[in-house]
Amino acid sequence: MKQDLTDLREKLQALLSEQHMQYQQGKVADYIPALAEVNPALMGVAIATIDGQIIGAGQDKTPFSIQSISKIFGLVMAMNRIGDSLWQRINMEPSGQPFNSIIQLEWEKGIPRNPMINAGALLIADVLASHFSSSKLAFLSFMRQLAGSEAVQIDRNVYQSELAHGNRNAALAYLMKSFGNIDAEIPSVLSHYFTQCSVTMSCQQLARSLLFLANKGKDPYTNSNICSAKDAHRINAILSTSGMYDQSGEFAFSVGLPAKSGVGGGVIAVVPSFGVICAWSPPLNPYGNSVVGINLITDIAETLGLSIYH
Ligand SMILES: NC(=O)CC[C@H](N)C(=O)O
Repeated sequence: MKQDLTDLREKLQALLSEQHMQYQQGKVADYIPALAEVNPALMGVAIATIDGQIIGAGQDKTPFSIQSISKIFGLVMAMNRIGDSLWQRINMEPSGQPFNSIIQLEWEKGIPRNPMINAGALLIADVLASHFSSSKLAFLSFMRQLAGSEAVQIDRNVYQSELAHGNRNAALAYLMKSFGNIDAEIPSVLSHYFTQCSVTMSCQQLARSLLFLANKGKDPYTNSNICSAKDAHRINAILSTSGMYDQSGEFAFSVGLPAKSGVGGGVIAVVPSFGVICAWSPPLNPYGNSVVGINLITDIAETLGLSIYH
């Protein structure tokens, strides 16, 4: 699907204006205190297409904390590194629980339901910390490669804040270790996880960096294979069923795109064979998903008829 996106820029601007006051319906995450310092009224949106176009509106070039959107990139690195053996340690089922829930993890003997909840992302962080000599540097350079920019940074303030308020994530990691499903020492697992959550990127950078998921695993800018076509399919499937946590069913029902949110207020949605949408607005709904981010992606998907279930 090749189309001229010039008209779309105005449409994005109009959709953003409609959302102008809607951020007040949500609440900025404050369980990580550094995230509460962000201006709640900021918002941006960008669409990157696999034919190399990027358009955006609002604060689409302002970096924000990618938080759980980083779980996608960690998963790609782990799949590439250890292959299908990964799926003996982690499942691919929706959890139906909040993103940081611990209750299911004990029933299910330390095997996380999927890589998009915190337990799953900590398991992935263990794989990376155990298989890379410096997993944090490897993660950052992967992000820079995908974004096509050395400007991608880690926000030290957010990192320290997560570390200082990371008791629940520590509990998840220790519980998995008690079941023998974590190899590395817990502090290095947490340090990797908080580092990847603390990466800051803009809507434009995030949309571009995920194009490989819309393009059968291949980065259209460099033509390099970021993952296999089979793994791109699998990741899109996991995003469809688990990317929006316990709102994933509703999101599939109303929007119909593989998607992922983060508590920094970012939401990305993959449109296979077309491109990637990224919307950002910090205030969250009770599921931990950006209120305006979801509204914008819903409107764009409807306007352009992008659902994968058509
Ligand atoms: N949903 C999220 O974005 C959660 C990520 C956050 N760093 C946490 O561990 O709680």
